[in-house]
Amino acid sequence: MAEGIRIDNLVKTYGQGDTAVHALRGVNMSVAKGEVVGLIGPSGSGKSTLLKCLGAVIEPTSGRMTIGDRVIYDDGWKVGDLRALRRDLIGFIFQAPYLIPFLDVTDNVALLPMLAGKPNAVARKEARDLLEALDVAHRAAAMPSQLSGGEQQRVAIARALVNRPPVILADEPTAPLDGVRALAVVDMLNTMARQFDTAIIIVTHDEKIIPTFRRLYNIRDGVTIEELQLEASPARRT
Ligand SMILES: Nc1ncnc2c1ncn2[C@@H]1O[C@H](COP(=O)(O)OP(=O)(O)OP(=O)(O)O)[C@@H](O)[C@H]1O
Repeated sequence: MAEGIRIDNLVKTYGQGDTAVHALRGVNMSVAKGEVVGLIGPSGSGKSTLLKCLGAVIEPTSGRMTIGDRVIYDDGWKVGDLRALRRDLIGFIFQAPYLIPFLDVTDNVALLPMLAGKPNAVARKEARDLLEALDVAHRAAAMPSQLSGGEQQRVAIARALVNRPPVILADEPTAPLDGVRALAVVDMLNTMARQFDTAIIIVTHDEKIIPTFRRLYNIRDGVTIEELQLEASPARRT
């Protein structure tokens, strides 16, 4: 499978000298297009730091990151406009859906393509198509406060996908959901990954969903270890 995102020997050190914290000590990771992988590890192991580096929220100290064929970081950013990088190449899903309370469901999803310059009607059509794919189109005109937690998270997934980013970073996306809804969200992310050829990384502590990943990266003290789960839950097809 073609590579979606690749990380080579990524290092992140906070601070300097005696007080330096070596949060990432040479992380290697790759996720194919259409693949969903889990990223697990104990508290303080470097998961958030890795996600923030990947999402171009903080600058790594050294190493290399590639999205598709594009080198985005090689001992320094290789793209001039990090905001455009985040908007066009990376979708974010968080633990809480963070929907905009005064926009309806359609406009919550359509906002990003509108900001990227698409005509409103085109952006809304793209939003509605995705809401359809995520089985939440019947709530398209509702306000976020009128949705259940699972529905809000599906809208957040639609929003992350709407600009068709090659990479999606999901930080504890199932934490507030019960078992059935959590598995439904993972199932949906798998379907979307395949449908849109997206590489998805899910950071999680959620014991309910960990068995569904065929491939996991376990981060310990700033270094990742790849684990294969041959017995991954077949119903979820990860
Ligand atoms: N801004 C910062 N300045 C200094 N040290 C930091 C900073 N952010 C994180 N760290 C340190 O880097 C290490 C990795 O932290 P990180 O937040 O990436 O871990 P984590 O695996 O996401 O933890 P958790 O599961 O508790 O959120 C920790 O030792 C943490 O204290």
